[in-house]
Amino acid sequence: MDEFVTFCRNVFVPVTNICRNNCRYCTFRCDPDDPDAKLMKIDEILPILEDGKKAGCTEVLFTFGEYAEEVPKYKEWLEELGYNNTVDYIYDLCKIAINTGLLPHTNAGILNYTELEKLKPLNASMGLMLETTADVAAHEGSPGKVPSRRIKTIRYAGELHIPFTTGILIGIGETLDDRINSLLTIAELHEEYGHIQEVIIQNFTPKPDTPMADMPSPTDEEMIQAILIAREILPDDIAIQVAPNLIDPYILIQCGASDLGGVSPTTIDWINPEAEWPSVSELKEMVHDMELKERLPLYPQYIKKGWYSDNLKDLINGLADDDGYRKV
Ligand SMILES: O=c1nc2n(C[C@H](O)[C@H](O)[C@H](O)CO)c3cc(O)ccc3cc-2c(=O)[nH]1
Ligand SMILES: C[C@H]1O[C@@H](n2cnc3c(N)ncnc32)[C@H](O)[C@@H]1O
Ligand code: MET
Ligand code: SF4
Repeated sequence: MDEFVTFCRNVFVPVTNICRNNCRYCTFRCDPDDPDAKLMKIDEILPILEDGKKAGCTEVLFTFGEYAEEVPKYKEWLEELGYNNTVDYIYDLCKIAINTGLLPHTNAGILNYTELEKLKPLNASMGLMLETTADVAAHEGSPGKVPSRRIKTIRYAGELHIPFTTGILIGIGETLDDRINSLLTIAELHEEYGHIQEVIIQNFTPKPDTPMADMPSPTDEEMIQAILIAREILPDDIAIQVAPNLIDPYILIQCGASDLGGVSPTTIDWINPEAEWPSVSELKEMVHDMELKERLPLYPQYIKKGWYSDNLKDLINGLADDDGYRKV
């Protein structure tokens, strides 16, 4: 067990919920004619960034449905904003975020090499959940959740030296063997490229009005087992993250989890909107006798290795202490 537990102060910006996929557990995605469907404009995003900066955040999490361009109405919305493709828009949003004083972490679903290459210089880290290497019914309507496609994106990120967050979803119809196989796959990718900073072990939480509304969440025993296996399989330099708004982290920390992910003082968790963020003082209580330490969206070892571009240099130098954690 580590002697401390980390977390990151962030703001969550759900840039678009239009998505070509249809994951059966997801309530983030919207059909284009749903009243909640959206593509956020810069005018709407800027105040969120500024509020986050004022509240002491270091990270902006930009989240997207995957390849929304495949949805015709979205193309029109994007063109109204003056863009032909999402990656160009993400690029500009990241620049604005950096000017506000926040470090971008983008999770836009699968991306190809060229797209990642364009975004790398403006992101402190990027993310994509592997979810699982198994073919599960939950992903039948989601071409972007084909395991080989996800693995490809994570591999490209490695080739490009992008500090990377990935993870697995527990309880979407995968077996114990599938969990082991997924973790072995992540470990192999890291052994090849050294870019995986953290692996999220995310417990599926059933949402009303989804095809999986009546499926159970994983049991505590399954989550404990998943963390123990992950700690066994993953190299020591990869942190294991659990979400403190979805599960009580304390026992999981005893089993090898060491990170509580991004928590936000000013925004909700748009993927799990029913699950409120604990405050930092609540996080301290949750970890009991352990020390709680604030990190940036890129882990200290990647600051030391210089895996960030000149665009982020001043910001990282201003935010990080000598050990690469958040300066106090
Ligand atoms: O608020 C959330 N943050 C999520 N995050 C954000 C994450 O906690 C932090 O952005 C990273 O730890 C970087 O600091 C994700 C990031 C990824 O790259 C991939 C998946 C997730 C999943 C979630 C999530 O469900 N809810
Ligand atoms: C950003 C990440 O959020 C996760 N995600 C999406 N829907 C749910 C849910 N119902 N429960 C838990 N995690 C979910 C997926 O793993 C996705 O990749
Ligand atoms: N749509 C992307 C994915 O599932 C980003 C997170 S889910 C809102 O990978
Ligand atoms: S989890 Fe991501 S990819 Fe799947 S439907 Fe939701 S937004 Fe789309």
